[in-house]
Amino acid sequence: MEKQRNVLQVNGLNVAVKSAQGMLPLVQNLQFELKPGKILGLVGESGSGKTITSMALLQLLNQKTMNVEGSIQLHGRELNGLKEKEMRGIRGKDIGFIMQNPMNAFTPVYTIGNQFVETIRIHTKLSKKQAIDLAIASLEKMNLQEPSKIMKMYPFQLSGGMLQRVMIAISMCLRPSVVIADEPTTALDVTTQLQVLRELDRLRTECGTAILLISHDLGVISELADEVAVMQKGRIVEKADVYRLFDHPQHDYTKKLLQARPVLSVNEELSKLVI
Ligand SMILES: Nc1ncnc2c1ncn2[C@@H]1O[C@H](COP(=O)(O)OP(=O)(O)OP(=O)(O)O)[C@@H](O)[C@H]1O
Repeated sequence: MEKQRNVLQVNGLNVAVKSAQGMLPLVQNLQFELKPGKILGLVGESGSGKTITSMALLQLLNQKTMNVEGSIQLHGRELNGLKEKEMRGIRGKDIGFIMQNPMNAFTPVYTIGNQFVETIRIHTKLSKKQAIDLAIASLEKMNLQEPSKIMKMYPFQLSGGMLQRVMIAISMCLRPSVVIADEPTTALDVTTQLQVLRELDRLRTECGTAILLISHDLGVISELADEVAVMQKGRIVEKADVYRLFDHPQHDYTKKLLQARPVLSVNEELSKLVI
């Protein structure tokens, strides 16, 4: 019963990379699920396997050098082993993703409008005019002023924060059932961070999107996540409801992570300023 309600169900996920010493495990035996309208926070120190996990879910790892085993079910449909052509239909439409560095997500030689409209039209039967209208409406929802002007601009003409919001607008406009957000605020200045996080929160509430939020900022995780999974050396060592995890961490590694965090995170400080 509970399983049916999960948007994404991951079981026994293993990722290994080819090396001179043979296959080297990067991620081992992961099991987690994403529920509609809920945020699962994925935390862990640098190199613990968070990005590899998100890339494995999106089937974006290089198949020649990496081996992905296990089950990744989206609404009960197995993604692991799907052909690239089928995955292309799923990425962006059913699973949106927001990457660490927004500049890398755009092609420098095309305008924002071009890239936005093309993404919409690849996945829908909308006319060009309808796609432009949808793109503009989505940019407006991200609190971006003068969206028609932004559509005509090139990526380098926008600040990192604006580009990040454009990327979120693109990833959310087709109302995907899952969004994978890998350090969505890392590249942003403090003022834009909270705005972007609020938008993510608003959109999951409005669209019922299930979100995997990867962040090293425990302040961000404590504010947004419903559940938290802690990764260490490629394994999930603890997974719990956000309150339980922060108040009663069980695993020594989780305790260390919590002890190492600054007393006030950037976002908590910012919340105070905003109030
Ligand atoms: N293409 C690759 N080939 C070989 N090893 C890789 C590759 N990409 C990542 N790794 C290794 O996999 C491990 C997990 O990396 P990953 O990027 O997932 O960590 P992370 O938790 O996302 O770290 P960060 O918080 O710094 O982004 C690391 O040991 C990393 O060196």
